[in-house]
Amino acid sequence: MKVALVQMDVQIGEPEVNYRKVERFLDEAMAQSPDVIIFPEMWNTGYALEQGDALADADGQRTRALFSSYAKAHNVMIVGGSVLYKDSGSGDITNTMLVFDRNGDEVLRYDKVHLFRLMDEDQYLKAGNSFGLFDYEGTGIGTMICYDLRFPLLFRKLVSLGAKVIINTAQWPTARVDHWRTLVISRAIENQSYMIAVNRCGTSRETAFPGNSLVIDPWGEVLLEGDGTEQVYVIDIDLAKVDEIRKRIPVFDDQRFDLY
Ligand SMILES: NC(=O)CCC(=O)C(=O)O
Repeated sequence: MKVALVQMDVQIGEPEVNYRKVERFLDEAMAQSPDVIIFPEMWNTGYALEQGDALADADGQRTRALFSSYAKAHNVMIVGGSVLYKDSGSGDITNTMLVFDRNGDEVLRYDKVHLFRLMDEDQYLKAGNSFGLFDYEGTGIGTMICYDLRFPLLFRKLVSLGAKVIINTAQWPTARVDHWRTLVISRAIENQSYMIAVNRCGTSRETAFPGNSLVIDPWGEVLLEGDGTEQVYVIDIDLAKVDEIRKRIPVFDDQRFDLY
């Protein structure tokens, strides 16, 4: 599976700028013929949560139109990072990931389930109540958004439902980049799964973001580590490696569900 990670800066409160940039990055990624293109968290507005009512994508229409038509026209899967999304019926605002298959069909909507208080998500957003999991040509791919990384039971659940690759899309600040790196690598090892973690770079309202996107194999090897600049990283991953590692050390068979 050839994956393109779009590590981009985000202009806070400027959806026009960000949608134009994402269109450019789709073409830049597509030039390397990936199977899947992945974006970071909340790329349409950044953390302009207090302007969510005005700026959030109403019913995801703009994001859906862009990604669905691009996926179909270019025969590529798109994991749309996440966008600030407004349900115009209820007025609820969510941090929402939309995933499209090669036909342009939407195969997943995932609303971030753990809201991050340090960035005021709990004050403005409604948490989701379901898992992020979709199928890529017979392989389960689990998805999550940024802070979800700190919840190991969510990973276990996704793996128990068939995930062999887990994608995390993020706006994880530089201040805690050591946690980011350590947790992404640990989650790959403990869940014997590929971890593909796409973080934004740049600075918004004095918060710096390191980029430092990562691809880790199910043995914990760092296959790709981004720098702090805007880049499209493309990498081919061997999905068969997951079964090999799970056979070598069968932690899921050895787990004592009777005890804990
Ligand atoms: N956008 C987020 O969820 C940030 C999570 C984060 O920074 C953390 O330390 O956790």
